Amino acid sequence: MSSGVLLPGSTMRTSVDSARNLQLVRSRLLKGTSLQSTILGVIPNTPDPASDAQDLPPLHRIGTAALAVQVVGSNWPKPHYTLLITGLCRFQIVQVLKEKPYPVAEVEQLDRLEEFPNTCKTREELGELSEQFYKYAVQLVEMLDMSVPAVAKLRRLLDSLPREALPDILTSIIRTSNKEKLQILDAVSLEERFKMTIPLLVRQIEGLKLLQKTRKHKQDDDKRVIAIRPIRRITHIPGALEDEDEDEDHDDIVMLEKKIQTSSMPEQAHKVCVKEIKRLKKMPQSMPEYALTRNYLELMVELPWNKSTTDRLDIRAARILLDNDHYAMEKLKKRVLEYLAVRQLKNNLKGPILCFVGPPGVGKTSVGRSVAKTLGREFHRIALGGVCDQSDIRGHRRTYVGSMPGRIINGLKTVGVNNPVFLLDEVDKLGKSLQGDPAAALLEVLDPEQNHNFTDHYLNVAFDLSQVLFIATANTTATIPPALLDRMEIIQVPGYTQEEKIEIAHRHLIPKQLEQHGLTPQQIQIPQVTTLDIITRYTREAGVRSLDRKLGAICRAVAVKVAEGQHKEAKLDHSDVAEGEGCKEHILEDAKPESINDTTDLALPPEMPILIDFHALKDILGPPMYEMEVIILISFVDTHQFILVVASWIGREVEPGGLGG
Ligand SMILES: Nc1ncnc2c1ncn2[C@@H]1O[C@H](COP(=O)(O)OP(=O)(O)OP(=O)(O)O)[C@@H](O)[C@H]1O
Repeated sequence: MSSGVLLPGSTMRTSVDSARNLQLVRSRLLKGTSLQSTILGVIPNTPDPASDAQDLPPLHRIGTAALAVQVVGSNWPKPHYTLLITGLCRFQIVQVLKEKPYPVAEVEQLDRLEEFPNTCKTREELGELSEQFYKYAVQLVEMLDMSVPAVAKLRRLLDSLPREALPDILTSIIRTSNKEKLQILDAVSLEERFKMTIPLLVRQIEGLKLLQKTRKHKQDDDKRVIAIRPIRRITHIPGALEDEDEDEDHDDIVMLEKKIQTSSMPEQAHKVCVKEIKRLKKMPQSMPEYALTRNYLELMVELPWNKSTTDRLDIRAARILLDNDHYAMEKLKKRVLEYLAVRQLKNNLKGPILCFVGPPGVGKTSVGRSVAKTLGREFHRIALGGVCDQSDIRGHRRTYVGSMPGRIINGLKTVGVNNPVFLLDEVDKLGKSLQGDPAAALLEVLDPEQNHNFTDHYLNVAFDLSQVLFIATANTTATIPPALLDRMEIIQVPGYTQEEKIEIAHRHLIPKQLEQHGLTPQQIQIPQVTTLDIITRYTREAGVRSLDRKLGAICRAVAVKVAEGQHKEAKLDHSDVAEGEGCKEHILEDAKPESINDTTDLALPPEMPILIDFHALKDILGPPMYEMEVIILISFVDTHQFILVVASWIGREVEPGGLGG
């Protein structure tokens, strides 16, 4: 046999696949009446690649006579037999009788187990050796787990078997190399065999001792960690940080589980959460998926599945509120009131989605906010400008690294109710990319027939959006995808006339700016004519956003002067400017103590409003836009003299270097 060494008293499984051995098995083992009728000679050999497979390889001098206990044949991957063989005793080859079809040899039995061989020096000496061997053998077996039946049986065998059989049996059981086994096989003298196997037993015992020692250390360490934990919790020593984190995490998970149980989420979502929390509990915290699952569950319990505000819809109140908040925009306000009236009568939301289309700053967003206010609903603005990935709307799948829910679900989480007013701002600026068409995702959101079952990829369960009131805004309908346009009712919001802008400024923008800057109407006076100056000379827009910004800049400048307490109260009239007299003492010039005295002498009220006139405007906002236009015109004319004339007319210095430009 080419692998392993069979020793007397032991059993091993060996595979037979050489032509010679196959022949032997077929003609002797499989044809005989019983397996026991054939005694095999098992001789270890190391295959020699140089020798011809046809020739009998050089045989080891000593072998083991054996009985086949079981023979199993198979044709895959090639024909072979697997024999279960038990070693009986040693033999040595006297003479090979024939080699084919299988080798037959004349052998001499070497082990005579019934009596001590003559080779031993004295019976006593062997008795001592065998006693020593027996002690080591017992020590070794008792170090093993006696609850294992095979170990218990081995322990019994140590007492019941003749001592002479033990070296072979134990050598085949303990961890030994084939070379060591071969040496034991060759040790025909019993004394030699005892002497050779004792070191093997000792080695095994030492190995086991070492193993047990390391195991014990580990167990002690574990026990110490368990013992230390409660102490750490009480004393709060710095090293306890990690453990406390773990405990806190555990508490959080328990809290999360409670929240899931008490949450009013739909059954399907509840099932998913229960499944996920079970997974979370089994997961080690170091796993990246742990944080992902936890974030997911936290979002699930936070979402307003069933939480909503009660609508308080009163058309008359709505009209007053809209009128109070917005000047002009009659058409838009009328349509919004109609929409709200229908909602009041019909009490459902399956109406059209309103889309306000108009230039920037005409109050589209602000009307949306007013609608939410009239209904007593939460308001949330979703800016869609530049969105070109559909996962912005519908979220990423959780398998995606850094996955997040989409803007709709995020918005719901922010407002904390399921019936807010969502303002989809700038639907005309939606983009398209390889990551999908966000407009297509919006279609599902806006379709009243589908949106009660809206599934965000991150949540992976349906959320009912049917209670959400969507209002869209756009600057133009030209770039709104047709399918989306089809789902919305377009309401045009035109730009304002100058008169409307003046009214808006005085009714809404100036009071708002004053409030924002902590000013009172007593501290600043902006005549309508100045507002007209701002509109005509400083802004060029259909809406009022720029006008609002300029008013903000004026309020900031006045706030500084008021805070410094340096303003000089003096009433200046726009008519002065118009007449070209200018103002001798500019209101925003540095204050001179005497001028304050002058004021007192004039018996003016101690708090005079700072008047914003054209000159004050120039100081705060810089030159009006038309001045710049004149300069551009001049650059075409390219007359040096003309530039100087115009520059002096508008009261500005001319930089020599700037003339060419
Ligand atoms: N008719 C109005 N009455 C009162 N305030 C107005 C009116 N129109 C616009 N405003 C004010 O102008 C500012 C800008 O308006 P808003 O942001 O609503 O413009 P918008 O049309 O939504 O612009 P965009 O298209 O750039 O989003 C807001 O402060 C708003 O209150």
